[in-house]
Amino acid sequence: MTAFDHSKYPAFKPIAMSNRRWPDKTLDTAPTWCSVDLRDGNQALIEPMTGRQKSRLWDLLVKLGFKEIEVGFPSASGHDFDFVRELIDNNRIPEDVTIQVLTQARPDLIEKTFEALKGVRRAIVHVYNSTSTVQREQVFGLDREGIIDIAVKGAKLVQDCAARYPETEWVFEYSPESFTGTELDFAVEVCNAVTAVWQPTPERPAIINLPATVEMSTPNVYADQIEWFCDRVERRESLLISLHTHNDRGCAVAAAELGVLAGADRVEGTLMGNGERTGNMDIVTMAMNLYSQGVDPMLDLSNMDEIIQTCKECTQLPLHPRHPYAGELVFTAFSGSHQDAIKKCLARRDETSPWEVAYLPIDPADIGRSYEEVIRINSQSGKGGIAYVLERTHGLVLPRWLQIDFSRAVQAYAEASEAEVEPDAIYDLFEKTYLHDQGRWCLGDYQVSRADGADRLTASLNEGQSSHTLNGEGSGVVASFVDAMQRFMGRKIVLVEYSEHALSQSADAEAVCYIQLNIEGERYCGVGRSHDIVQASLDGILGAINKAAATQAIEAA
Ligand SMILES: CC(=O)SCCNC(=O)CCNC(=O)[C@H](O)C(C)(C)COP(=O)(O)OP(=O)(O)OC[C@H]1O[C@@H](n2cnc3c(N)ncnc32)[C@H](O)[C@@H]1OP(=O)(O)O
Ligand SMILES: CC(C)C(=O)C(=O)O
Ligand SMILES: [Mg+2]
Repeated sequence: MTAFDHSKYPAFKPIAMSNRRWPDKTLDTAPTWCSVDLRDGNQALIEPMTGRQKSRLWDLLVKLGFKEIEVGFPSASGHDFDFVRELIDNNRIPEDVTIQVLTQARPDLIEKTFEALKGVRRAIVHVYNSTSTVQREQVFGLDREGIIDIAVKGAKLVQDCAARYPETEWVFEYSPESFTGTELDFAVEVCNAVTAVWQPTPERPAIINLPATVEMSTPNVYADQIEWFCDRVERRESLLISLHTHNDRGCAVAAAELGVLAGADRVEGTLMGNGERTGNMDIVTMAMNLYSQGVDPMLDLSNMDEIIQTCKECTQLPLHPRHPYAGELVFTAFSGSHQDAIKKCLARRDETSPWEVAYLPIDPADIGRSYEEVIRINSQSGKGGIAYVLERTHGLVLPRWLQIDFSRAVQAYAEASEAEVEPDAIYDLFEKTYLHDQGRWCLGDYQVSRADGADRLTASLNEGQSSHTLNGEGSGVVASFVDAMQRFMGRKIVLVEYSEHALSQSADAEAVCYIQLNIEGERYCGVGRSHDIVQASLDGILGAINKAAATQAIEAA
């Protein structure tokens, strides 16, 4: 047996329940959010936030629309105490925002907590004690009665202290900490004992917060625990059931979502999921999940970069590039087939219709992200993505056959460089491949005349120091030039594809012309760009011919 011995870990027991109702529900409204960034998030940091950082994060939380914010554990440290005072004394709490503070169920800490809150208009006092089997037996050395006694004494003292400050509108919150490791009947019993003290009413409800202090099971089991609890707890109509999940198994958001289906009214969490160990439930992700399903998340997350920047500066923690919704790479496709699908969906998109773009669960623009970052190019990319970048950055709308031709050049470049190919590098490669091609021949002066329904072209063609005179005729300048080159080279040239567009709307707009020729059974592409469309066409044709000349042995006829 190796040290990697799974038999060391007993499986979490499922909840004996039949007729569970939550699986048939859907999430159609946002819960009441409570940010615990300034408390749970803060207590997990290598360096707890300074007053200035807390203040900055507070301003952001208010701006995003949080109405309940846990601002600290004022009996724990001078910093936390002072921050609460700073908010109250400087009138920094908007009318519609309620601050929340945490305390253990210990008399001195509760007294100090109320001291910190003196003069506040409205506040949530959040008191907790651990109720789980492990904590009872190993940390507190108490039986169930002993744990209920701590909770009830704490609840009474909270109530007594509140009575000393009648000018404040008090809301009480109780957490049976480590709820998910607590026998459910006991969790109900201890919460009933607390609310028997507080006597909440539907008009003045108490908050019962049911934490997955450590995530111990699959999220469906957490939902079962919440539904089981809600069905049995006394005074349910006078309680707001709150969730507080942690992310030890990576499912904190899923657990909170299922917990809301199971009957919870409120969710505590942090921005980007900072918090103890693997973090708290990430409110940004859960709120954006609601948003992506057409539900108003009741938070304004439209300036995601500001949220990221502020969180980084306050927590000193980086954001993973693949963090849901917020990470630097989450709206970026490198792989060819994804790029192709995104490009096609975006091109067909009608702004008035619901969002339906393959591989993009939401419109990046909704959270201040630009379309530039949606498609990025490396050796895994394909023609669709490359064309998308050229169109967005330089206005070049490459026809499909040219996309195929050019993607070979980009692929070779990407493989050689073993790195991402930036948009400017793609454009440089395009110019080098088609526009600044130092080919064998270059076009000098030309004249076109029309007589008897046919166009005739005379041109001079430079080759090094020498010059040739060309003559051709056909229907239009393009056909006449192809004819002239055919006669000059003694090769069969067929114009296979022709496409053109203006590069901008301005009066002196440049035109770009894309050409594909078949020369002796082989296809060659060329591009011309000029203020004059005829010049652009002739340059495009000559570009394709020069490509043929580079690969086929051609002598002037
Ligand atoms: C899951 C959570 O996130 S809970 C919140 C956790 N957050 C924090 O702990 C951050 C802030 N805490 C602190 O700064 C400190 O712990 C303080 C100031 C609150 C208390 O500090 P201290 O009294 O020095 O020590 P400590 O926290 O170790 O106290 C443990 C004692 O409190 C008891 N205790 C712990 N939690 C609780 C509680 N919720 N209610 C009542 N008693 C409690 C323990 O049984 C232990 O008792 P003992 O001294 O008789 O053995
Ligand atoms: C204090 C409680 C709610 C907590 O943070 C937890 O249990 O995770
Ligand atoms: Mg917590």
